[in-house]
Amino acid sequence: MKKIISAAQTRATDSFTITKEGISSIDLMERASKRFVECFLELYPAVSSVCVFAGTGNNGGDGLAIARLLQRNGVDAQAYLVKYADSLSADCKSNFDRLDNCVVLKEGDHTGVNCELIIDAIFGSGLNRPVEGWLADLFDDINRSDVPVVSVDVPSGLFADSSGHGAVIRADDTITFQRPKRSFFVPETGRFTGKWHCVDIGLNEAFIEGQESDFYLIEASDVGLPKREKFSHKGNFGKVQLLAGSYGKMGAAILCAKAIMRSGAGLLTVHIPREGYTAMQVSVPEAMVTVDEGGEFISNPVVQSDASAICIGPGLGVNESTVHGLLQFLRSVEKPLVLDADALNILAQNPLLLKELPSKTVLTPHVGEFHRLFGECKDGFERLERAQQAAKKYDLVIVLKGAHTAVVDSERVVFNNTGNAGMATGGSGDVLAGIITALLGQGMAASEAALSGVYLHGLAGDYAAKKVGEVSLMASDLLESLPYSIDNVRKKKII
Ligand SMILES: NC(=O)C1=CN([C@@H]2O[C@H](COP(=O)(O)OP(=O)(O)OC[C@H]3O[C@@H](n4cnc5c(N)ncnc54)[C@H](O)[C@@H]3O)[C@@H](O)[C@H]2O)[C@@H](O)CC1
Ligand SMILES: Nc1ncnc2c1ncn2[C@@H]1O[C@H](COP(=O)(O)OP(=O)(O)O)[C@@H](O)[C@H]1O
Ligand SMILES: [K+]
Repeated sequence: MKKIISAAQTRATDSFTITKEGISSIDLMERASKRFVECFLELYPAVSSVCVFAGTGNNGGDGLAIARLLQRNGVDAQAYLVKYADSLSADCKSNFDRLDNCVVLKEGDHTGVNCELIIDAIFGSGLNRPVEGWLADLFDDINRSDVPVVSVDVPSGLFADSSGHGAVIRADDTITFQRPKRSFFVPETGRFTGKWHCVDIGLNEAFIEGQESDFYLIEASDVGLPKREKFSHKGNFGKVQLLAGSYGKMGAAILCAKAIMRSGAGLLTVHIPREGYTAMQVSVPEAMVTVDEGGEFISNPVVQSDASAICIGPGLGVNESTVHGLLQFLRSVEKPLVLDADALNILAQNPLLLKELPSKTVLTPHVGEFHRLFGECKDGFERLERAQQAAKKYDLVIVLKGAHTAVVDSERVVFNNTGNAGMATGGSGDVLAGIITALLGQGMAASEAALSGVYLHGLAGDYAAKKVGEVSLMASDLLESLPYSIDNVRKKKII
């Protein structure tokens, strides 16, 4: 797990590395620029001409060094110094002096972009006010050019730690140094980075990990999976209960049930409305079924006394009898629990129940469900703050779903970086709820099950997207890729 630090902490890390490791800041800049170029040439191996827009700070210094290094690699790299300040930072000046033919752009100057790709090194993590005026016009020109834009460290104009911004470069790729920045994980700001890639520039890792921060990034090595011993039997892998489905939404229950079985659960019993019986038995013969007295909706959910984990919610509906039954159920349950979809909507209508939930209950809301539960938030940063408060107050694990799902518990916020936009499709969330419940049922702690589940689910999505593409990806494809995702993580073979 890697700590995500603020811009100020990054500056402190730069200074610490410079002092502790006896490397000069200009050499550190050169190293960062080299790492950028290596990553860049892997992404765009065939590129022959680029325009580099460099500012007058250290981000600009990187840009000018990058232009020089690309020229050495045979790329026709034309640098433009965007002179928003009269003087250049010392390291920017050194790199300016080392470069021939750098065009200086000032207010009022125009440039027609005539290259295959733009590198944006105008502002980095030193941005201290929103970008406006002639710089905003320049950003607009860059954003409207029809060539790819690759940003250095941060898309220019984007703050590393907060959401208010002026003009911002809209990058196709961002090659960022040492750690992704906090704003990359939040929808309002993360949309500017395109795909981000993090390169190691050799900043002092121990210093970074020693900084105060609640934010982390999950890595493959953090994913825990229960061991399958040679003489193990199904009783060793948990008894999971799933309460799900209603007329017209049995698919959610089936997807979730399949995900539970695919994630290693020993035994699964699903509790569903009577009319879903045949569909469930035919689709998931591995699962045992108990039928509710309600034909189209669950009205009498009963806790399975020997269950090791329970999931309730996928496709449940919000019929009055279901609401009544669920409230009774939640008041009596004392098991490791995952609440998803309509269970969250019902909970939102009855918020007093939040403090009666078993400790470490896992809630898996998407943004809409989160707002219903805990109130509207002005942006993703406020949402994370609210999630942290709720996780602490009610002792919950909140899986706030999105492009970078955040697993929030009373101690930290852990972001996920697997998955893709192909997963924005009905049923993906049901699969996630199933994976987390299966891991919980096999004895994993709630936060660990949530983290591992989110990572494996996203990785399954990435494998599925390679096979069928993001557009065609359906939730069933996640179920087909899940075995490879689990197996590769187990064998430490992430591809
Ligand atoms: N040793 C280091 O410090 C390293 C820094 N690196 C690079 O340095 C960058 C940070 O450099 P800096 O701290 O110089 O910051 P920037 O290069 O982002 O520039 C900040 C400068 O822009 C001005 N400014 C900020 N917002 C403005 C606005 N809206 N309009 C006009 N002017 C504005 C500031 O007053 C300051 O002079 C990182 O993003 C990274 O690219 C890398 O070279 C790695 C090593
Ligand atoms: N743009 C995206 N990038 C990565 N993952 C995504 C994206 N959009 C959605 N997902 C993932 O897909 C799942 C969608 O869940 P949810 O909205 O509950 O869907 P449903 O209710 O249809 O099952 C979540 O795990 C979410 O993180
Ligand atoms: K930049």
